[in-house]
Amino acid sequence: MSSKAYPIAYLTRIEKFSACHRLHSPHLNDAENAATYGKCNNFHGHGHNYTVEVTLKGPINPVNGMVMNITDLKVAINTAIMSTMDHKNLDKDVPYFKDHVSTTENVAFYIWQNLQNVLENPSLLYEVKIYETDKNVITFRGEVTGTD
Ligand SMILES: Nc1nc2c(c(=O)[nH]1)N=C([C@H](O)[C@H](O)COP(=O)(O)OP(=O)(O)OP(=O)(O)O)CN2
Ligand SMILES: [Zn+2]
Repeated sequence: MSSKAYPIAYLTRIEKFSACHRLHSPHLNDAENAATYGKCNNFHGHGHNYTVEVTLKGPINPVNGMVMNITDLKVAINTAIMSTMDHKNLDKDVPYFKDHVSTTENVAFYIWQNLQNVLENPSLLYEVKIYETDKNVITFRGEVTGTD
């Protein structure tokens, strides 16, 4: 019996979207929210130009030479990210953020879940990285800890 080794590659697609939000937790009272989130708890909210990097990891298909066709990845990203979040108020327009604080950590996790739902082969998804600003960067790789 012979086994074949397929080279593994990482494929990254980068998109940008703009959205506004306010950091406010339903689990905290007004004073606790103000103390926790400071200016980001301002009632009127604020906006970001987010940059998101979606990375797939997988074998290079020996027939078509691809981990995944970027044309299809574009469609998945458009469905999972752009159509739901670009030029939106995250807290008001995206149902997930009605009961999850719209921190960039939660945005990364939300994007991960959305991509898993739309990718034909979700096991290829390796990393979601979001630049909320030039200085603030969140990475999620599907890792979880604990049971509760
Ligand atoms: N762990 C997290 N902390 C904070 C988040 C977050 O998503 N996760 N978000 C915010 C605010 O919403 C806001 O995005 C931070 O803005 P700001 O402090 O203005 O951004 P910079 O760090 O780039 O600005 P500087 O003024 O240059 O420090 C807060 N915390
Ligand atoms: Zn913010």
